[in-house]
Amino acid sequence: MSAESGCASLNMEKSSVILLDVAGTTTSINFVKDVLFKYVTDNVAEYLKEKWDEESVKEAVKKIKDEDLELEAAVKAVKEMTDGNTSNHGVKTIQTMMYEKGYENGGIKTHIFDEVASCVETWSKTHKLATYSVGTCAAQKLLFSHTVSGDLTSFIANYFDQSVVGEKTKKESYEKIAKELEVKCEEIVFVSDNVDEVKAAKEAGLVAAVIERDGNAALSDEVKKEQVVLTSFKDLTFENPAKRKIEDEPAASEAPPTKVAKTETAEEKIEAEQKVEKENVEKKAAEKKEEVESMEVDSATETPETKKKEETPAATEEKPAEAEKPAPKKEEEKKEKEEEKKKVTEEKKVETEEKKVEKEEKKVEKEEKKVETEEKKVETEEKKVEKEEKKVEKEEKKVEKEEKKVETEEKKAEEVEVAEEAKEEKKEEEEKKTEETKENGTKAVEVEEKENKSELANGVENGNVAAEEKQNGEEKKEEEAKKEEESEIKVKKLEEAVESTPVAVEV
Ligand SMILES: CSCCC(=O)C(=O)COP(=O)(O)O
Repeated sequence: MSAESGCASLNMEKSSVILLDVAGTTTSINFVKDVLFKYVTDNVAEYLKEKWDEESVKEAVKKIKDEDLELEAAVKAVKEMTDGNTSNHGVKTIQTMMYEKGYENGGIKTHIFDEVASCVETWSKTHKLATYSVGTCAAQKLLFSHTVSGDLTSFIANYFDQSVVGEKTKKESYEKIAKELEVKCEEIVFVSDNVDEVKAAKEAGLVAAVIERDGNAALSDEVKKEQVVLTSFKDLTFENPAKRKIEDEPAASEAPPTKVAKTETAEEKIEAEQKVEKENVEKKAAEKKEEVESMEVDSATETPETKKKEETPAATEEKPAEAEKPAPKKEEEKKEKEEEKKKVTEEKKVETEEKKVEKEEKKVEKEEKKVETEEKKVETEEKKVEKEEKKVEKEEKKVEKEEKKVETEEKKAEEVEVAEEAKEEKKEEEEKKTEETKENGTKAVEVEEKENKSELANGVENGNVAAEEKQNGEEKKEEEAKKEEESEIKVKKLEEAVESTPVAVEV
């Protein structure tokens, strides 16, 4: 106890339970703020974004303000309430979920004050240990299973948080804890850095002390005068702790933390003495056994009784020791106690192993669920992409069809144009022909007149020229008739082509 303490020392005669606050008592406040809370504020945006659709996250978010929050609003609330260390159950739950990730993947190790691990281990042999924090029970378990001195959870029997028993500054909360642990309030020794919590605990009848730790706000002189102030767990000494039931003992001794300092306590001394006594009893029993055996060998006749003894060596081993009772009764009792303790320890060991397996199974289950969710996500994405591709394909086909339609229409329009041109050509051709026929007729008359005139004047020679010209005119006529016929065929063909086209086209 602190020399500064102006108060009477703690009455721990009746103590059977030690209840500890966490931040500022077992663990530095700076660790909580600079490591745990910082981890939350740094990663909450990403964490909530990733887990937004998970039921547990949805539930926790709903508890923040008793309403559905948008992602951004939830991130903001968690950041603000973590920075301000607000005791909001929704936020505390999200913090816990995040701590799990931080401890497992981020390699976070809990700071604990130097003597905490060894004291907790020692106390757990004579007392039931429990912790009480604003942080959730799950967060406390995580915190104590990853300390710089190893896993301390095997020394802690119970965890309490505000969602379970109420506010830490209310006396009723401590009464509830006592009820829960089935002990009287005065059997509980409570240690906290928070004076209001200590006052509330004392009001409920607990034995309580304030602890001063590095990183905590300084205590006022008034507090130092009024309260028992500790500076280390070592200040608490339990000379005559109330006897705990053996079945209450946690499986602590089987898994001591790696860095726990070994100091020989009164308990350990008693244990060592008991061990020596046990060895003496065993030695004496072995001597007696030997004596009985030698007596049996000396016996000349084999009676049914001696035969029975040989057949049941276990029975013979115990019989002489029991029959003659060579060791004092006290020693026998101690031996029995030892045996019982061993048995309980074994049972606890099995229990711890089972819990470990259960934890592993849960972990595997969680991982499987994660993988399943991921697979579903990928599947959904693939389906989406497939749908998009189909849509694009459909669009492309549509465009292709449209292009073909336009092409066909253009072709038809072109054909109609050609037909029109041919028609026009034919018309021109006909007009030309009519003109030429006219011209040729006039020319023939002129030639005839000329012939008649020159027949007289020029005789046979001139007559030959006229005949030649006539022949030329006839040949030309024939040629034109042929051309006309060809043109007609061409026009007819084009008209037929236009008529056979199924789609009506407006030109
Ligand atoms: C034990 S969980 C991490 C610490 C935490 O969240 C907290 O609020 C600590 O409060 P305490 O009541 O232990 O001072």
